[in-house]
Amino acid sequence: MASMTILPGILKGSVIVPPSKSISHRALICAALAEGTSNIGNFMISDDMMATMNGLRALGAGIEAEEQGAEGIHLLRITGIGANLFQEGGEKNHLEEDRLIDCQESGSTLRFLLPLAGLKNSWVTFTGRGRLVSRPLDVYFRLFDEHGVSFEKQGNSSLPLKVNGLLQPGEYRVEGDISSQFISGLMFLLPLLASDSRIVITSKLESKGYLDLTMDMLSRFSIKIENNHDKEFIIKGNQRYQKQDTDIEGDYSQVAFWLAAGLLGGEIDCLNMNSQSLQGDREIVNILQGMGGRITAGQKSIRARASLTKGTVIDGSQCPDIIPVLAALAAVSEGETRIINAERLRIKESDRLKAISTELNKLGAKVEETADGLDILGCKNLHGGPVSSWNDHRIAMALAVAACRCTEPVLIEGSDAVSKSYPHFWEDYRKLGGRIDG
Ligand SMILES: O=C(O)C1=C[C@@H](OP(=O)(O)O)[C@@H](O)[C@H](O)C1
Ligand SMILES: C=C(OP(=O)(O)O)C(=O)O
Repeated sequence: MASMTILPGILKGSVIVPPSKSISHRALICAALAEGTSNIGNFMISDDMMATMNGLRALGAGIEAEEQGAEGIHLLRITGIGANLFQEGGEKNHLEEDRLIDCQESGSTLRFLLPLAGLKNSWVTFTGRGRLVSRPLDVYFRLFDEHGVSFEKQGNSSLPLKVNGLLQPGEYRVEGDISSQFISGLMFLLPLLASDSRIVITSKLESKGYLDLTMDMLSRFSIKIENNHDKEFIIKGNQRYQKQDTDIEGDYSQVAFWLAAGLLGGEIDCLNMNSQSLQGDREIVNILQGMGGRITAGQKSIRARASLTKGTVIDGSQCPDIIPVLAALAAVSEGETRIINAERLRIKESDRLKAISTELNKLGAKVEETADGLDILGCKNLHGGPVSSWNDHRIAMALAVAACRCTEPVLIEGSDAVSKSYPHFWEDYRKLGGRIDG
Protein backbone atom coordinates (compact mmCIF):
# COMPACT_ATOMS: atom_id res chain seq x y z
CA MET A 1 0.00 0.00 0.00
CA ALA A 2 1.46 3.39 -1.01
CA SER A 3 1.32 6.53 1.10
CA MET A 4 1.76 10.24 0.36
CA THR A 5 2.46 13.27 2.50
CA ILE A 6 0.75 16.47 1.43
CA LEU A 7 2.35 19.67 2.69
CA PRO A 8 0.17 22.68 3.53
CA GLY A 9 -0.74 24.84 0.54
CA ILE A 10 -3.44 25.79 -1.91
CA LEU A 11 -4.05 24.58 -5.47
CA LYS A 12 -4.20 26.88 -8.49
CA GLY A 13 -4.21 26.55 -12.28
CA SER A 14 -6.09 24.49 -14.84
CA VAL A 15 -6.79 20.80 -15.09
CA ILE A 16 -8.15 18.55 -17.83
CA VAL A 17 -10.88 16.59 -16.09
CA PRO A 18 -10.76 12.86 -16.89
CA PRO A 19 -13.52 11.26 -18.96
CA SER A 20 -16.61 10.04 -17.12
CA LYS A 21 -16.17 6.56 -15.67
CA SER A 22 -19.91 5.89 -15.73
CA ILE A 23 -20.29 6.88 -19.38
CA SER A 24 -17.17 4.89 -20.31
CA HIS A 25 -18.57 1.65 -18.80
CA ARG A 26 -21.77 2.15 -20.77
CA ALA A 27 -20.10 2.98 -24.08
CA LEU A 28 -17.85 -0.07 -23.76
CA ILE A 29 -20.73 -2.45 -23.06
CA CYS A 30 -22.95 -1.12 -25.84
CA ALA A 31 -20.07 -1.27 -28.35
CA ALA A 32 -19.23 -4.81 -27.24
CA LEU A 33 -22.81 -5.94 -27.86
CA ALA A 34 -23.07 -4.27 -31.28
CA GLU A 35 -22.45 -5.71 -34.69
CA GLY A 36 -19.24 -4.34 -36.31
CA THR A 37 -16.57 -1.96 -35.04
CA SER A 38 -17.21 1.06 -32.82
CA ASN A 39 -14.63 3.72 -31.93
CA ILE A 40 -14.62 5.29 -28.47
CA GLY A 41 -12.43 8.36 -28.08
CA ASN A 42 -11.18 10.23 -24.98
CA PHE A 43 -11.24 6.99 -22.99
CA MET A 44 -9.12 6.65 -19.84
CA ILE A 45 -7.90 3.23 -18.73
CA SER A 46 -8.34 3.11 -14.95
CA ASP A 47 -8.55 -0.11 -12.89
CA ASP A 48 -12.36 -0.19 -13.19
CA MET A 49 -12.22 0.33 -16.94
CA MET A 50 -9.66 -2.45 -17.27
CA ALA A 51 -12.04 -4.76 -15.39
CA THR A 52 -14.90 -4.02 -17.78
CA MET A 53 -12.67 -4.26 -20.87
CA ASN A 54 -11.33 -7.66 -19.80
CA GLY A 55 -14.81 -8.87 -18.84
CA LEU A 56 -16.16 -7.98 -22.28
CA ARG A 57 -13.17 -9.66 -23.92
CA ALA A 58 -14.03 -12.80 -21.96
CA LEU A 59 -17.55 -12.57 -23.40
CA GLY A 60 -16.14 -12.41 -26.92
CA ALA A 61 -15.61 -8.73 -27.79
CA GLY A 62 -12.37 -7.56 -29.43
CA ILE A 63 -10.91 -4.41 -27.84
CA GLU A 64 -7.79 -2.57 -29.02
CA ALA A 65 -6.49 0.60 -27.40
CA GLU A 66 -4.33 3.25 -29.04
CA GLU A 67 -2.83 6.20 -27.14
CA GLN A 68 -4.67 9.38 -28.01
CA GLY A 69 -2.83 12.04 -26.03
CA ALA A 70 -1.54 12.69 -22.57
CA GLU A 71 -2.44 11.10 -19.24
CA GLY A 72 -3.57 7.65 -20.25
CA ILE A 73 -6.20 8.83 -22.74
CA HIS A 74 -6.93 6.27 -25.47
CA LEU A 75 -8.95 5.66 -28.59
CA LEU A 76 -10.62 2.23 -28.35
CA ARG A 77 -11.54 0.15 -31.33
CA ILE A 78 -14.19 -2.36 -30.28
CA THR A 79 -15.29 -5.27 -32.40
CA GLY A 80 -18.69 -6.20 -31.04
CA ILE A 81 -20.02 -9.67 -30.40
CA GLY A 82 -23.24 -8.83 -32.27
CA ALA A 83 -25.26 -11.67 -33.71
CA ASN A 84 -22.48 -14.19 -32.99
CA LEU A 85 -23.68 -14.22 -29.43
CA PHE A 86 -26.83 -15.97 -30.57
CA GLN A 87 -25.50 -18.34 -33.21
CA GLU A 88 -24.88 -21.79 -31.80
CA GLY A 89 -21.38 -22.79 -32.88
CA GLY A 90 -20.74 -19.35 -34.40
CA GLU A 91 -17.10 -18.59 -35.04
CA LYS A 92 -16.85 -15.99 -32.28
CA ASN A 93 -19.22 -17.74 -29.93
CA HIS A 94 -16.84 -17.85 -26.97
CA LEU A 95 -19.60 -18.39 -24.44
CA GLU A 96 -19.64 -22.10 -25.23
CA GLU A 97 -16.75 -22.58 -22.81
CA ASP A 98 -16.46 -21.69 -19.14
CA ARG A 99 -15.48 -18.05 -18.77
CA LEU A 100 -13.86 -16.16 -15.90
CA ILE A 101 -14.54 -12.46 -15.33
CA ASP A 102 -12.46 -10.66 -12.70
CA CYS A 103 -14.37 -7.53 -11.72
CA GLN A 104 -11.54 -6.41 -9.40
CA GLU A 105 -13.29 -3.86 -7.12
CA SER A 106 -15.72 -2.44 -9.62
CA GLY A 107 -19.39 -2.63 -8.64
CA SER A 108 -20.43 -1.34 -12.06
CA THR A 109 -18.48 -4.07 -13.87
CA LEU A 110 -20.02 -6.83 -11.77
CA ARG A 111 -23.59 -5.56 -11.86
CA PHE A 112 -23.52 -4.61 -15.55
CA LEU A 113 -21.90 -7.81 -16.84
CA LEU A 114 -23.66 -10.37 -14.63
CA PRO A 115 -26.97 -10.34 -16.53
CA LEU A 116 -25.07 -10.71 -19.84
CA ALA A 117 -23.90 -14.12 -18.66
CA GLY A 118 -27.58 -15.05 -18.82
CA LEU A 119 -27.48 -15.00 -22.62
CA LYS A 120 -26.01 -18.47 -22.98
CA ASN A 121 -26.34 -21.89 -21.46
CA SER A 122 -22.79 -22.13 -20.13
CA TRP A 123 -21.05 -21.34 -16.87
CA VAL A 124 -19.44 -17.92 -16.34
CA THR A 125 -17.50 -17.32 -13.10
CA PHE A 126 -17.31 -13.82 -11.60
CA THR A 127 -14.58 -12.92 -9.12
CA GLY A 128 -13.48 -9.72 -7.42
CA ARG A 129 -11.72 -8.47 -4.34
CA GLY A 130 -11.78 -5.97 -1.50
CA ARG A 131 -15.20 -4.77 -0.59
CA LEU A 132 -16.76 -5.97 -3.83
CA VAL A 133 -17.10 -9.51 -2.46
CA SER A 134 -19.59 -8.26 0.14
CA ARG A 135 -21.40 -5.48 -1.74
CA PRO A 136 -25.09 -6.44 -2.25
CA LEU A 137 -26.14 -8.76 -5.09
CA ASP A 138 -29.32 -10.18 -3.51
CA VAL A 139 -31.52 -8.32 -5.99
CA TYR A 140 -29.95 -10.35 -8.82
CA PHE A 141 -30.07 -13.61 -6.85
CA ARG A 142 -33.84 -13.26 -6.44
CA LEU A 143 -34.30 -12.25 -10.10
CA PHE A 144 -32.11 -15.12 -11.31
CA ASP A 145 -34.27 -17.56 -9.30
CA GLU A 146 -37.41 -16.05 -10.78
CA HIS A 147 -36.13 -15.93 -14.38
CA GLY A 148 -34.37 -19.22 -14.94
CA VAL A 149 -30.67 -18.59 -14.23
CA SER A 150 -28.73 -20.94 -11.94
CA PHE A 151 -25.96 -19.66 -9.72
CA GLU A 152 -23.51 -21.05 -7.20
CA LYS A 153 -21.64 -19.21 -4.46
CA GLN A 154 -19.96 -20.15 -1.21
CA GLY A 155 -21.29 -18.99 2.16
CA ASN A 156 -22.18 -15.36 2.79
CA SER A 157 -19.85 -13.66 0.35
CA SER A 158 -21.22 -13.10 -3.13
CA LEU A 159 -17.94 -13.82 -4.94
CA PRO A 160 -16.69 -15.98 -6.51
CA LEU A 161 -20.02 -16.54 -8.21
CA LYS A 162 -20.82 -19.03 -10.97
CA VAL A 163 -23.77 -18.25 -13.22
CA ASN A 164 -25.41 -20.34 -15.92
CA GLY A 165 -28.04 -18.77 -18.33
CA LEU A 166 -30.62 -18.47 -19.99
CA LEU A 167 -32.37 -15.43 -18.54
CA GLN A 168 -36.07 -15.39 -19.50
CA PRO A 169 -37.91 -12.25 -20.63
CA GLY A 170 -40.84 -11.01 -18.52
CA GLU A 171 -41.50 -8.82 -15.53
CA TYR A 172 -38.52 -7.79 -13.39
CA ARG A 173 -39.48 -6.21 -10.06
CA VAL A 174 -36.53 -4.26 -8.65
CA GLU A 175 -36.07 -2.08 -5.56
CA GLY A 176 -35.06 1.46 -6.53
CA ASP A 177 -33.10 2.29 -3.40
CA ILE A 178 -30.36 -0.34 -3.16
CA SER A 179 -28.32 0.30 -6.29
CA SER A 180 -29.37 1.69 -9.66
CA GLN A 181 -26.67 -0.54 -11.13
CA PHE A 182 -29.05 -3.54 -11.04
CA ILE A 183 -31.53 -1.67 -13.19
CA SER A 184 -28.84 -0.52 -15.64
CA GLY A 185 -27.52 -4.10 -15.84
CA LEU A 186 -30.97 -5.39 -16.82
CA MET A 187 -31.39 -2.57 -19.35
CA PHE A 188 -28.30 -3.74 -21.24
CA LEU A 189 -29.51 -7.32 -21.47
CA LEU A 190 -33.31 -7.38 -21.75
CA PRO A 191 -33.51 -5.78 -25.25
CA LEU A 192 -31.57 -8.78 -26.60
CA LEU A 193 -34.03 -11.42 -25.37
CA ALA A 194 -36.52 -13.10 -27.67
CA SER A 195 -39.59 -11.29 -26.35
CA ASP A 196 -40.62 -8.20 -24.40
CA SER A 197 -39.84 -7.40 -20.76
CA ARG A 198 -40.54 -4.70 -18.24
CA ILE A 199 -38.68 -3.49 -15.18
CA VAL A 200 -40.98 -2.38 -12.37
CA ILE A 201 -39.45 -0.16 -9.67
CA THR A 202 -40.87 -1.20 -6.30
CA SER A 203 -39.46 1.53 -4.00
CA LYS A 204 -38.16 5.10 -4.20
CA LEU A 205 -35.76 5.48 -7.13
CA GLU A 206 -32.34 6.79 -6.08
CA SER A 207 -29.26 7.52 -8.24
CA LYS A 208 -31.76 8.14 -11.06
CA GLY A 209 -29.27 10.15 -13.14
CA TYR A 210 -27.34 6.93 -13.74
CA LEU A 211 -30.38 5.37 -15.44
CA ASP A 212 -30.63 8.43 -17.67
CA LEU A 213 -27.00 7.86 -18.65
CA THR A 214 -27.75 4.19 -19.40
CA MET A 215 -30.81 4.95 -21.53
CA ASP A 216 -28.99 7.74 -23.35
CA MET A 217 -26.09 5.46 -24.30
CA LEU A 218 -28.50 2.66 -25.29
CA SER A 219 -30.39 5.01 -27.59
CA ARG A 220 -27.12 6.11 -29.24
CA PHE A 221 -26.57 2.41 -30.06
CA SER A 222 -30.18 2.16 -31.41
CA ILE A 223 -31.73 0.41 -28.39
CA LYS A 224 -35.11 1.79 -27.31
CA ILE A 225 -36.54 1.73 -23.80
CA GLU A 226 -39.86 3.31 -22.89
CA ASN A 227 -39.73 5.13 -19.56
CA ASN A 228 -43.06 5.28 -17.76
CA HIS A 229 -42.35 8.09 -15.25
CA ASP A 230 -39.35 6.27 -13.74
CA LYS A 231 -41.78 3.72 -12.26
CA GLU A 232 -41.66 1.19 -15.03
CA PHE A 233 -39.36 0.65 -18.02
CA ILE A 234 -40.82 -1.17 -21.02
CA ILE A 235 -38.30 -3.00 -23.16
CA LYS A 236 -39.09 -4.64 -26.47
CA GLY A 237 -37.25 -7.88 -27.18
CA ASN A 238 -35.31 -8.83 -30.31
CA GLN A 239 -33.54 -5.46 -30.52
CA ARG A 240 -30.01 -5.22 -31.92
CA TYR A 241 -27.24 -2.83 -30.91
CA GLN A 242 -25.89 -0.84 -33.90
CA LYS A 243 -22.20 0.18 -33.91
CA GLN A 244 -21.48 3.78 -32.99
CA ASP A 245 -18.53 6.16 -32.63
CA THR A 246 -18.48 8.34 -29.54
CA ASP A 247 -16.18 10.51 -27.40
CA ILE A 248 -16.44 10.41 -23.62
CA GLU A 249 -17.19 13.73 -21.87
CA GLY A 250 -15.57 14.92 -18.60
CA ASP A 251 -16.55 13.37 -15.28
CA TYR A 252 -18.70 15.45 -12.90
CA SER A 253 -17.87 13.12 -9.95
CA GLN A 254 -14.17 13.89 -10.50
CA VAL A 255 -14.50 17.61 -11.23
CA ALA A 256 -16.07 17.90 -7.77
CA PHE A 257 -12.63 17.42 -6.16
CA TRP A 258 -11.01 20.22 -8.14
CA LEU A 259 -13.94 22.60 -7.70
CA ALA A 260 -13.89 22.10 -3.92
CA ALA A 261 -10.09 22.58 -3.90
CA GLY A 262 -10.49 25.79 -5.93
CA LEU A 263 -12.94 27.20 -3.38
CA LEU A 264 -10.47 26.44 -0.59
CA GLY A 265 -7.95 29.05 -1.56
CA GLY A 266 -6.87 29.00 -5.18
CA GLU A 267 -8.48 29.44 -8.53
CA ILE A 268 -8.95 26.33 -10.63
CA ASP A 269 -10.20 26.03 -14.21
CA CYS A 270 -11.63 22.61 -14.98
CA LEU A 271 -11.58 21.73 -18.68
CA ASN A 272 -13.25 19.04 -20.83
CA MET A 273 -16.73 19.44 -19.33
CA ASN A 274 -20.14 19.32 -21.03
CA SER A 275 -22.57 21.83 -19.54
CA GLN A 276 -25.50 19.86 -21.03
CA SER A 277 -24.41 16.57 -19.49
CA LEU A 278 -26.97 14.11 -18.14
CA GLN A 279 -24.63 13.11 -15.30
CA GLY A 280 -26.48 13.38 -11.97
CA ASP A 281 -23.30 14.65 -10.31
CA ARG A 282 -23.66 17.85 -12.36
CA GLU A 283 -25.59 18.85 -9.23
CA ILE A 284 -22.16 19.65 -7.73
CA VAL A 285 -22.31 23.06 -9.44
CA ASN A 286 -25.63 23.99 -7.77
CA ILE A 287 -24.60 22.62 -4.38
CA LEU A 288 -21.32 24.53 -4.34
CA GLN A 289 -23.00 27.74 -5.51
CA GLY A 290 -25.62 27.22 -2.78
CA MET A 291 -22.79 27.07 -0.24
CA GLY A 292 -21.62 30.47 -1.44
CA GLY A 293 -18.91 29.10 -3.71
CA ARG A 294 -17.82 31.33 -6.58
CA ILE A 295 -18.32 28.86 -9.40
CA THR A 296 -18.64 29.99 -13.01
CA ALA A 297 -19.85 27.32 -15.39
CA GLY A 298 -19.22 27.79 -19.13
CA GLN A 299 -20.12 25.47 -22.04
CA LYS A 300 -16.97 23.35 -21.70
CA SER A 301 -15.22 24.48 -18.54
CA ILE A 302 -15.98 25.35 -14.93
CA ARG A 303 -13.99 27.80 -12.80
CA ALA A 304 -13.85 27.79 -8.99
CA ARG A 305 -12.42 30.78 -7.12
CA ALA A 306 -11.46 31.13 -3.45
CA SER A 307 -14.66 31.60 -1.44
CA LEU A 308 -15.98 31.74 2.10
CA THR A 309 -18.35 28.79 1.90
CA LYS A 310 -21.25 28.22 4.29
CA GLY A 311 -22.90 25.10 5.64
CA THR A 312 -26.12 23.76 4.13
CA VAL A 313 -28.37 20.70 3.86
CA ILE A 314 -27.30 18.22 1.15
CA ASP A 315 -29.51 15.36 -0.03
CA GLY A 316 -27.21 12.51 -1.08
CA SER A 317 -29.85 10.21 -2.57
CA GLN A 318 -29.27 11.18 -6.21
CA CYS A 319 -25.56 12.01 -6.13
CA PRO A 320 -23.78 9.62 -3.73
CA ASP A 321 -20.30 9.88 -5.27
CA ILE A 322 -19.80 13.60 -4.56
CA ILE A 323 -20.69 13.33 -0.85
CA PRO A 324 -17.18 12.53 0.53
CA VAL A 325 -15.65 15.67 -1.00
CA LEU A 326 -18.65 17.77 0.02
CA ALA A 327 -18.11 16.54 3.58
CA ALA A 328 -14.47 17.64 3.39
CA LEU A 329 -15.50 21.10 2.15
CA ALA A 330 -18.26 21.38 4.78
CA ALA A 331 -15.71 20.56 7.50
CA VAL A 332 -13.98 23.88 6.75
CA SER A 333 -17.06 25.94 5.83
CA GLU A 334 -18.82 28.33 8.17
CA GLY A 335 -21.68 26.87 10.24
CA GLU A 336 -23.44 23.52 10.10
CA THR A 337 -23.94 21.11 7.22
CA ARG A 338 -26.35 18.19 7.30
CA ILE A 339 -25.94 15.41 4.78
CA ILE A 340 -29.15 13.40 4.56
CA ASN A 341 -30.56 10.41 2.61
CA ALA A 342 -27.06 9.09 1.98
CA GLU A 343 -27.37 5.58 3.46
CA ARG A 344 -26.20 3.94 0.24
CA LEU A 345 -22.72 5.39 0.87
CA ARG A 346 -22.24 2.56 3.35
CA ILE A 347 -22.20 -0.02 0.55
CA LYS A 348 -19.54 1.47 -1.72
CA GLU A 349 -15.78 0.75 -1.77
CA SER A 350 -15.86 1.52 1.96
CA ASP A 351 -18.58 2.52 4.38
CA ARG A 352 -18.07 6.08 3.18
CA LEU A 353 -20.05 7.72 6.01
CA LYS A 354 -17.87 6.02 8.60
CA ALA A 355 -14.65 6.42 6.61
CA ILE A 356 -14.93 10.14 5.85
CA SER A 357 -16.18 11.09 9.35
CA THR A 358 -13.41 9.07 11.06
CA GLU A 359 -10.62 10.47 8.87
CA LEU A 360 -11.79 14.11 8.83
CA ASN A 361 -12.07 13.97 12.64
CA LYS A 362 -8.46 12.73 12.81
CA LEU A 363 -7.54 15.99 11.03
CA GLY A 364 -9.41 18.00 13.67
CA ALA A 365 -12.85 18.29 12.01
CA LYS A 366 -16.17 18.04 13.84
CA VAL A 367 -18.17 15.40 11.97
CA GLU A 368 -20.83 13.13 13.46
CA GLU A 369 -22.20 10.10 11.69
CA THR A 370 -25.99 9.70 11.60
CA ALA A 371 -27.94 6.67 10.36
CA ASP A 372 -28.27 8.09 6.84
CA GLY A 373 -25.73 10.87 6.67
CA LEU A 374 -23.41 13.25 8.50
CA ASP A 375 -23.75 16.28 10.77
CA ILE A 376 -20.79 18.57 10.27
CA LEU A 377 -19.82 21.67 12.23
CA GLY A 378 -17.39 23.74 10.19
CA CYS A 379 -13.96 24.81 11.52
CA LYS A 380 -11.71 27.55 10.11
CA ASN A 381 -8.77 25.18 9.61
CA LEU A 382 -7.84 21.56 10.27
CA HIS A 383 -4.50 20.55 11.78
CA GLY A 384 -3.27 17.57 9.74
CA GLY A 385 -1.66 14.25 10.64
CA PRO A 386 -1.89 10.63 9.46
CA VAL A 387 -5.12 9.40 7.82
CA SER A 388 -6.24 6.37 5.83
CA SER A 389 -8.00 6.09 2.48
CA TRP A 390 -9.80 2.90 3.61
CA ASN A 391 -8.70 1.66 0.18
CA ASP A 392 -11.38 3.90 -1.34
CA HIS A 393 -10.46 6.27 -4.18
CA ARG A 394 -13.08 8.87 -3.28
CA ILE A 395 -11.97 8.97 0.38
CA ALA A 396 -8.30 9.41 -0.69
CA MET A 397 -9.19 12.28 -3.05
CA ALA A 398 -11.52 13.96 -0.52
CA LEU A 399 -8.74 13.89 2.10
CA ALA A 400 -6.34 15.42 -0.44
CA VAL A 401 -8.82 18.30 -0.81
CA ALA A 402 -9.15 18.67 2.98
CA ALA A 403 -5.34 18.94 3.10
CA CYS A 404 -5.64 22.33 1.35
CA ARG A 405 -6.96 23.71 4.66
CA CYS A 406 -4.60 21.91 7.01
CA THR A 407 -1.91 23.78 8.92
CA GLU A 408 0.33 20.67 9.17
CA PRO A 409 1.25 17.95 6.64
CA VAL A 410 -1.34 15.22 5.94
CA LEU A 411 -0.06 11.67 5.48
CA ILE A 412 -2.53 9.60 3.42
CA GLU A 413 -2.04 5.86 3.75
CA GLY A 414 -3.44 3.91 0.82
CA SER A 415 -3.10 6.87 -1.57
CA ASP A 416 -2.82 4.43 -4.51
CA ALA A 417 -6.56 3.71 -4.19
CA VAL A 418 -7.05 6.54 -6.72
CA SER A 419 -6.10 4.14 -9.54
CA LYS A 420 -9.66 2.74 -9.38
CA SER A 421 -11.02 5.78 -11.20
CA TYR A 422 -8.29 8.43 -11.62
CA PRO A 423 -4.77 6.94 -11.95
CA HIS A 424 -3.04 10.30 -12.54
CA PHE A 425 -4.84 12.18 -9.75
CA TRP A 426 -1.62 12.82 -7.83
CA GLU A 427 0.18 14.13 -10.95
CA ASP A 428 -2.70 16.57 -11.52
CA TYR A 429 -2.55 17.55 -7.84
CA ARG A 430 1.16 18.37 -8.28
CA LYS A 431 0.52 20.27 -11.53
CA LEU A 432 -1.90 22.50 -9.63
CA GLY A 433 0.92 23.37 -7.24
CA GLY A 434 0.21 20.74 -4.58
CA ARG A 435 3.35 19.84 -2.65
CA ILE A 436 3.57 16.09 -2.18
CA ASP A 437 6.27 13.87 -0.66
CA GLY A 438 6.23 10.20 -1.59
O1 LIG B 1 -24.23 3.41 -12.70
C1 LIG B 1 -23.18 3.94 -12.35
O2 LIG B 1 -22.29 4.26 -13.17
C2 LIG B 1 -22.98 4.24 -10.92
C3 LIG B 1 -24.04 4.26 -10.06
C4 LIG B 1 -23.94 4.70 -8.65
O3 LIG B 1 -24.19 3.59 -7.83
P1 LIG B 1 -25.60 3.32 -7.09
O4 LIG B 1 -26.66 3.29 -8.08
O5 LIG B 1 -25.36 2.01 -6.44
O6 LIG B 1 -25.77 4.44 -6.10
C5 LIG B 1 -22.57 5.31 -8.33
O7 LIG B 1 -22.37 5.36 -6.94
C6 LIG B 1 -21.45 4.53 -8.98
O8 LIG B 1 -20.21 5.13 -8.68
C7 LIG B 1 -21.60 4.54 -10.48
C1 LIG C 1 -19.05 3.36 -6.14
C2 LIG C 1 -18.26 3.56 -7.18
O1 LIG C 1 -18.10 2.71 -8.24
P1 LIG C 1 -18.61 1.19 -8.40
O2 LIG C 1 -19.94 1.09 -7.74
O3 LIG C 1 -18.64 0.97 -9.85
O4 LIG C 1 -17.58 0.32 -7.72
C3 LIG C 1 -17.50 4.81 -7.31
O5 LIG C 1 -16.84 5.01 -8.34
O6 LIG C 1 -17.52 5.65 -6.38
